[in-house]
Amino acid sequence: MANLKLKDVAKSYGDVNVLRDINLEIDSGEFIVFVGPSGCGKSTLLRMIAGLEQITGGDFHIDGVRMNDIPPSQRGIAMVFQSYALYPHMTVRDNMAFALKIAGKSADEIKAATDRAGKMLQLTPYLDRLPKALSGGQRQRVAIGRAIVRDPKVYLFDEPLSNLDAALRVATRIEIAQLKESMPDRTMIYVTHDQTEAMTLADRIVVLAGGGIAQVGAPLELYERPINEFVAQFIGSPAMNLLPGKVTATGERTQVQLDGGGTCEVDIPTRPGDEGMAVKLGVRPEDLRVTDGPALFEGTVDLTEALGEVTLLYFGTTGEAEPFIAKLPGIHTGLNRKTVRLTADPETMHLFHDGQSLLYRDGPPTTPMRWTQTPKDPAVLTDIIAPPPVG
Ligand SMILES: Nc1ncnc2c1ncn2[C@@H]1O[C@H](COP(=O)(O)OP(=O)(O)OP(=O)(O)O)[C@@H](O)[C@H]1O
Repeated sequence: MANLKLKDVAKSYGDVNVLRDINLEIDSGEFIVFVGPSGCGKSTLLRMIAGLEQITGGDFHIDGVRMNDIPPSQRGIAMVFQSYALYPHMTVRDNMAFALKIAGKSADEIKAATDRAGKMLQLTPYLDRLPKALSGGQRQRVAIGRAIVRDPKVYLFDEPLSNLDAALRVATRIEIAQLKESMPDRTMIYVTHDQTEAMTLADRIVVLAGGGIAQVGAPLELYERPINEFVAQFIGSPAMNLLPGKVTATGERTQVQLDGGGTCEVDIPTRPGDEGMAVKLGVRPEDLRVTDGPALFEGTVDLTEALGEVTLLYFGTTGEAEPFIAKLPGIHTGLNRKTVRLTADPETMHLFHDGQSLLYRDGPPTTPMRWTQTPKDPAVLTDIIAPPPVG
């Protein structure tokens, strides 16, 4: 068990401030994922937690003990790197055992720990092999095994899957998810560029941007309720479309007239006096559907990408602005150069003013999120669990 607390943590290299005002509390057993654009300081923050980088401002505690000046080896932390960093001349077992030997553990203890890690990571058949006789995915599992044998309170992962090809990434991601399930009281912090890893592994995602924390929340919370335009466009793929416009009617539902000509209603309240306010309407590509009624967007398709399960339609790819993208279920072909009208439901759309979501204007929203309300139809579930007999 280990809870972590970062209070006003900052990092600078000489005059260059990389991180500031990092305030974050991580509970025992939580799986936290750091995401953010390249160079935003994800690895630096992880390395400060590990003790591999000096913290230049603020305080970092593990279980109430200040860690700023505690050396890495005494923090109860193990770190798994992107470049597996295995010893090439040592077998899998010896690679995993190395830290335990240094720590003076007995041969029996070492055997028990490496057997256990080998079993957890399905490495038992490979314990006597050298790293060069393993696939990339197996090597990364050995690197994870090296962390497991030390039985740390906190696991840190710095983009552990980014050297693997697509299929191995998926397989190893699932193993990491299972590892988390098998060690529910171990705290894990994971840095990644990969949306799927962040969305599927995290209990909470920390979005870093511009040297600070943009938003912290459960994956679906960030997806459904991004606090600002940055998070809105960072979480979700393709990125959320943003359309400039102005408020034309206020109330529980807000009416927006878009600069591009369309109009729409959004399920976000505005106040009397907000009429005329400049806003950006946010709509996710997957929330759009074709309509022959009132549209929030009408355009000529420049490019179609049929991916099988979905089709992406691109509009305005020639201009300087980001293209507008729609993601429609199923396969659609022959749409290039056709004019398409698109709309979306009021509860799926977002409104931003000066870059900030209007949903957070009076503090964090208190109404339940849509994904928590989705009714689970017992009939459907029963069908899935026990298909009806045929005939
Ligand atoms: N030793 C250093 N001296 C000066 N600046 C540094 C040093 N190390 C890192 N930085 C800067 O700190 C910033 C954060 O780097 P960091 O590697 O933490 O970012 P990141 O979010 O992990 O990036 P990426 O996603 O590309 O791996 C970068 O702008 C980088 O140039």
